Amino acid sequence: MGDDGAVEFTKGHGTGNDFVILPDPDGRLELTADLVAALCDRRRGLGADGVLRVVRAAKHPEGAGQAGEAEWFMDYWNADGSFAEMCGNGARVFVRYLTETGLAAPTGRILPVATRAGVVRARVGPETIAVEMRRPTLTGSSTAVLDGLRLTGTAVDVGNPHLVCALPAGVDLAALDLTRAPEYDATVFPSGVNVEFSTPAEPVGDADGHVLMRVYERGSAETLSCGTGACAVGAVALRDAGRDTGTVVVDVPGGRLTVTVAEDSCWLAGPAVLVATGTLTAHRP
Ligand SMILES: N[C@@H](CCC[C@H](N)C(=O)O)C(=O)O
Repeated sequence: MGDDGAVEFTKGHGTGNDFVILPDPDGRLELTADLVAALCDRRRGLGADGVLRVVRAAKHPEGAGQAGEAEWFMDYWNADGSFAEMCGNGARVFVRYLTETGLAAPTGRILPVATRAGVVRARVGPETIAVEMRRPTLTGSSTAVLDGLRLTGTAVDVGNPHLVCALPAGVDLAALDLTRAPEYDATVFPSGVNVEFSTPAEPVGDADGHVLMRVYERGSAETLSCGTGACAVGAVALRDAGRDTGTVVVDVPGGRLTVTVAEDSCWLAGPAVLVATGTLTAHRP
């Protein structure tokens, strides 16, 4: 935020999962749920799946404890103004912003970022940014109902909650109507859940798996991509193949993500792009 109160923004995306990025190094911006929802409105605002506030970890109450490990805190908000613990594509776009603007330079090509789900580490390439997050934990099974179709899925914790529903034979992923939220079991997911729908695809390269995925995100509705969702889908695909670790290519409507599940972590890789910069003229809701 400038001394005159003007708020600058950058718009960016990772495989079509798009974000309004608000630089606020010293944590002076009064970001509210209403302002986030107004910015993310695709008719009356800038339009986005979420907001990434770029704030020094030391200057944010939820980042201060991580300030010794990471200079910057990713303050992520969903499009409806709710918070989420983690956003995989957001982290990749956040790092693109830090490096393009010169706010941070990777040391030995690795850049740590503080998030509500702890510190993640990014590896920066010219097109691809890979981020190392926690290893997904498969916590049990639950069900979702979409358009009268009851699907059994696997609950996965990637820092934020996911329900991965592999589609039964004969159900076409592309034909699912995701204009309305799937129903889920609120006793299993009291804080809501991101629901992924997946189907296997032809082998690609030397990857251990290849799946197609669509997602209905908590707080943002259907998006073109979800990084943590891809990690959840990758972990379930590996489990179903009898593997504990490996690499899964996850194709989403917005492009291709590569998920590598290791013993203790999970790497999410894909493109991250900044597309525009400007100044908010009506930022008071
Ligand atoms: N699109 C994100 C996930 C954003 C948060 C999610 N909607 C939630 O509420 O948990 C990603 O790339 O991981």
